[in-house]
Amino acid sequence: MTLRARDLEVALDRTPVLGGVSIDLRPGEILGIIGPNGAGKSTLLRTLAGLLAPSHGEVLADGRPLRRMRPRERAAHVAVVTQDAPLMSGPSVRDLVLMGRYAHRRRLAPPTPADHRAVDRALRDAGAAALADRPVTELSGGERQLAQIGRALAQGAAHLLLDEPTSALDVHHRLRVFAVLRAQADAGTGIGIVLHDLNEASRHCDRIAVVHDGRLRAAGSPRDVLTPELLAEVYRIEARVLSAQFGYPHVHPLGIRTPAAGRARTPAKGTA
Ligand SMILES: Nc1ncnc2c1ncn2[C@@H]1O[C@H](COP(=O)(O)OP(=O)(O)OP(=O)(O)O)[C@@H](O)[C@H]1O
Repeated sequence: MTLRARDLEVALDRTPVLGGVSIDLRPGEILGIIGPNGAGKSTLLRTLAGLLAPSHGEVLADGRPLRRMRPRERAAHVAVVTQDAPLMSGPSVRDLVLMGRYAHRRRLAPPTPADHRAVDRALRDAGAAALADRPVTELSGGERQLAQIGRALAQGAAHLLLDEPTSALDVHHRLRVFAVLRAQADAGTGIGIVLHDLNEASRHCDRIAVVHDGRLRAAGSPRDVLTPELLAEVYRIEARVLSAQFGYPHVHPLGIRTPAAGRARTPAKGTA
């Protein structure tokens, strides 16, 4: 099942934010979405998830417009972790993860043993098992991310869309989350993930889509996309890309390019 975005145009408060974006999220792949601040990555992810309505174009899941599906049906196609998921006071992490089972449950019916098993597995996979009985409002930023990832995993949707899901995580939990995402992809899930860390994208993603000024600037393998030329154009940095010793293109930023000179300027030691 492919999630297919066709010629998307999206405006927020009447401001055009995305234009002419077409991209497929294929089963079994991890697609990284990168680009500078304000480029439109979150807007693209939210549109792919059916949370935002494009003013032109459409998102098709299994060949059918996602926006026309009922919430329960959409939830079987797409699970999403946004950056600003609201937290209700009261529920525990286990309750939050159980919400991910919405699409599988009959209305008002109590959770089944299968729901509880799925919740336990999702808590474990997300590295959130020890948090299960904690109120979500008392969690640290990283713990909240783990809980939200658990909720999305419990949903068991065909596509998983995540917006900077590891931004507050330590290196252990980052590696763990990427290992779980890889296992999910190997089982056939299509995974789209917004990332700022170019080396994380390079190492863990099969393809990378580069969003720049509301347009899809490039999409392809990390090797094809993460070139010094493209990084210079999109991020206005000078970078070296090393491959041999890492097994994936490793981006080493050297400095920023100043508009006037177009040359790298390495910040002096001791400055931010
Ligand atoms: N409600 C809104 N009304 C108008 N413009 C908005 C609104 N929300 C976001 N934008 C603008 O849309 C553009 C794209 O925002 P988006 O959050 O998709 O960027 P992003 O690539 O995810 O950025 P970041 O890396 O900083 O999270 C930005 O210029 C942002 O200022």
